[in-house]
Amino acid sequence: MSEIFVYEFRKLIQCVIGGMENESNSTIGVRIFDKSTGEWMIPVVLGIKPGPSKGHSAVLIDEDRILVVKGDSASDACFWFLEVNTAFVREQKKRLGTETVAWSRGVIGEAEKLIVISGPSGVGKGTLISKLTEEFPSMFGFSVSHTTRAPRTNEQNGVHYHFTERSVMEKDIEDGKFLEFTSVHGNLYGTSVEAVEVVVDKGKRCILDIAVQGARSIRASSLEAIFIFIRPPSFEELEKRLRARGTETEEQIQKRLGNARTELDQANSPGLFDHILVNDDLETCYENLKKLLGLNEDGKTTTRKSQLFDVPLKHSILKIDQKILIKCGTAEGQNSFRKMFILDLSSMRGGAPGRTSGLKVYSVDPSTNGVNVLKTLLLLVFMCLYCYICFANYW
Ligand SMILES: Nc1ncnc2c1ncn2[C@@H]1O[C@H](COP(=O)(O)OP(=O)(O)OP(=O)(O)O)[C@@H](O)[C@H]1O
Ligand SMILES: Nc1nc2c(ncn2[C@@H]2O[C@H](COP(=O)(O)O)[C@@H](O)[C@H]2O)c(=O)[nH]1
Repeated sequence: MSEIFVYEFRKLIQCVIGGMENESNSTIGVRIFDKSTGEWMIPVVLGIKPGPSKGHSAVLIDEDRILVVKGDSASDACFWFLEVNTAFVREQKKRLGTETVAWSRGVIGEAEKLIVISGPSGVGKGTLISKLTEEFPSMFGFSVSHTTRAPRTNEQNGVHYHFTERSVMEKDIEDGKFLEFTSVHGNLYGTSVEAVEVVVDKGKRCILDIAVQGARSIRASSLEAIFIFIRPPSFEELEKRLRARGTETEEQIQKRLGNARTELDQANSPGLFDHILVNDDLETCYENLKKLLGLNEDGKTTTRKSQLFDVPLKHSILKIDQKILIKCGTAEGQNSFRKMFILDLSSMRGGAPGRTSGLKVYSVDPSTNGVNVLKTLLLLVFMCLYCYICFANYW
């Protein structure tokens, strides 16, 4: 390992992070030293890790997490939080029975909320989502779930679902690879951390088509999402659509209709869904969906992108209260600090298993700072002179 950073948590463990050498690039490795047993451990590392880099810096943020700044990266990929003792990590540690840490990527400004769509089988969720991703391919992306059910004739692996063996999916759930999972209609369904990251990394808003139980899990997590429930105009119409689709056996249809009654009851659970849409006429429902997602007439959302800047390979960081001073360049000679940024963490939110959003960045121009110091000094000299003249005249 090179560039090693050591931090102590709860006076019990030391977390050591550093670059694991791999030719010119290195990936960030994590080790835990248990002070009570005197043993080193390789923890379970959850979440998507920062990619390889030529260098990084780190600083302890609080008793729960470490901030890692990746050098030679743009602002949307340079801030990473290694959570060592957050509520999420403690919960996962208890579940797995071993030392656990989790990565969460930092987002400047507001992270785009996930869009969670639930509703009974056959109500038209998939149809509405396809319309949205086809009309706005660069704006929305579909989270491809894992399932243990068999593919339908028109379904492609990796496009509609990741079709998986139950034993493999159970192991992946055990390893903390899923944001949520549910047993639905006799099969396992789940959203992996990666399925959401793949969409978000393309700069798109991620849409999840998941059962009500899955929506509950997301609601209970630190992930920020907008929750939409789709209702049929009547139970008879739902049954008609499910039969007309012709993808299920009679036994499966009965099972899905039975579950539909429970899901329709749960739609009104207080605080679960933000919006309920009735899918009677498809076009009307689609227009209403677009409206509540903030899509203007011209198809543009009102959300704005955060500004971009680069953190160079050579930089240093310093924590002052809730602010991190990032000095770009080195202190010596020609490459003296050319640029400084303040990373403000006072409004940060979220964290693993999602992203840490609400970060603010201000640029500080060192040359302007010099001018400001000079101005202040001149003002002080003038004030002293003025006082001296006043006193001289008075006496
Ligand atoms: N408003 C509508 N009016 C009539 N038919 C519709 C409407 N919306 C969708 N459908 C049809 O209903 C059937 C079920 O739709 P879809 O497969 O999108 O449902 P779903 O909610 O995604 O179901 P599942 O949860 O089982 O995946 C499809 O054949 C679709 O073409
Ligand atoms: N909790 C989750 N539920 C999911 C997920 N992916 C799909 N689903 C729900 O399953 C049913 C049945 O789907 P089908 O494709 O077999 O008709 C449907 O209500 C989906 O919303 C998931 O990742 N997690």
